[in-house]
Amino acid sequence: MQRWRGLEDIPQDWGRSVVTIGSYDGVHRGHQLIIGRAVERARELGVPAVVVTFDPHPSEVVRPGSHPPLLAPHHRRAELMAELGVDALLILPFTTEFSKLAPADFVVKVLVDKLHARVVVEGPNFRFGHKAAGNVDFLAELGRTYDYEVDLVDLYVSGAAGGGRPFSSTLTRRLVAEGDVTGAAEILGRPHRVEGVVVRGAQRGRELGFPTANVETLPHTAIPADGVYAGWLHAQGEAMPAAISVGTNPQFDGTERTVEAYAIDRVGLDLYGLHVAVDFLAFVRGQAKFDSVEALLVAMADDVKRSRELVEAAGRVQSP
Ligand SMILES: Cc1cc2nc3c(=O)[nH]c(=O)nc-3n(C[C@H](O)[C@H](O)[C@H](O)COP(=O)(O)O)c2cc1C
Ligand SMILES: Nc1ncnc2c1ncn2[C@@H]1O[C@H](COP(=O)(O)OP(=O)(O)O)[C@@H](O)[C@H]1O
Repeated sequence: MQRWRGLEDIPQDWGRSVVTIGSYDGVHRGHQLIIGRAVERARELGVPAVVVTFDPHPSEVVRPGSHPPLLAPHHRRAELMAELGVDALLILPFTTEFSKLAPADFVVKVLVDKLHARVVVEGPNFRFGHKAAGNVDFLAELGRTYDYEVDLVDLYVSGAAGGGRPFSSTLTRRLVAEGDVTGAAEILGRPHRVEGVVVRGAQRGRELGFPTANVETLPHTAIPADGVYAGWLHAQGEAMPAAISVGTNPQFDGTERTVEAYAIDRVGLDLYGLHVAVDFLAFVRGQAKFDSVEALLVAMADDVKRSRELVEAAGRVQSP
C-alpha cells in the first residue's frame, strides 16, 4: 500500500481510481464495509483503491480542544486498511486553510485534479467541505460534471439491521469510555487496542508477584474506563494472554492514571522501551482500594484466573 502525506505526494502520473474519504477512526465494521466496497469496485474496474483521511481529526481544527479520543492511531489504521486491500492511503493535513475549502473546491482539488476519481464510495452521512456543507447528493451532482459515480453503502443500518449495534465511531468511543470493551469489539470487529512504549512504574508489581508492563499511551488515545480487564499483551511478536489494570492504583494512593498489563504466567520478560499493544477483550471488575495489600493480592489472583478463562474461551472462537 502506498502512503501519501499531502496532495504533493501523489505521483504526477497517477491514473484513475476508486476513492473513499473519511476519518475512519478505528476502521470499524461500517468502515470495513465501505472500504471493502471501494476495493471491490476498484478490482472490477482494474484501477487502484484510494482512501483519503485527515490528520489531525477535523473537529480539532474546527473547534480547538474538541479532539475526540482516538480508537486507532494512523499507523494502525493504515495496517488495517492494507489488510482490506487498499492500494493507497492519502493523509491530508487538516489545516484551517484546508477547512475553508468550499465543497466543490474540495472535490475539484482532491478528487478530480489529483486522484482522477472514477467512483467515490461513501456512507450516506458523509459531509465535506467548509462547514461540512457538502452532502452525498451534492457529491453525486458534481460527479455528473466531473465524470465520477457515487456509490453509497448504508453502514448505519447494517449493524442495527443485523440485530447488533449501529456501526459508529462515536458509539464505540462511548462504550470504551464506559468500560464496555466487549460492546466496542462487536462494532470494531476485533478487540479495542491501546498501544505505546513500556515505561518504568513504581517497580512494585514484581514484589506483588504480578509484574505489569506500564504502557505510555499516545495523546488522544481512547482508554477504557478504570478497571481490570482480560485481554492480550502483544510484545516481541507474541500475543500473550493478560490481566490488564487501568487506573490510578487507589490501593497505593496513586494519582497518575496508567494502563498496565500482566502477561499471565510469564516470567523473565524484559519489555522496557519496547513498543507494545494491549487488546481489551472483557471487563472483569472495577478498581478498588482494599483493606490490605493481602486482600488486593487475593483479588488479583482471582482476576488472573478469570482473565485466563476469558481469553481461553475467546481463543476457541477467534484468534487474537
Ligand atoms: C489484575 C490486576 C488487578 C489490579 N487491581 C487493582 C486494584 O483493584 N486496585 C489498585 O489500586 N491497583 C490494582 N492493580 C494495579 C496494581 O496496584 C499495580 O499493578 C501495582 O501497584 C504495580 O504497579 P507498578 O507497575 O507501577 O509497579 C491491579 C493490577 C493488576 C495486574
Ligand atoms: N509477566 C510479565 N508481564 C508483564 N511484564 C513483565 C512480566 N515479567 C516481567 N516483566 C517486566 O517487568 C516489568 C514490570 O515490573 P514492575 O515491577 O511492575 O515494574 P514497573 O513498575 O516499572 O512496571 C515490565 O515492564 C516488564 O519489563
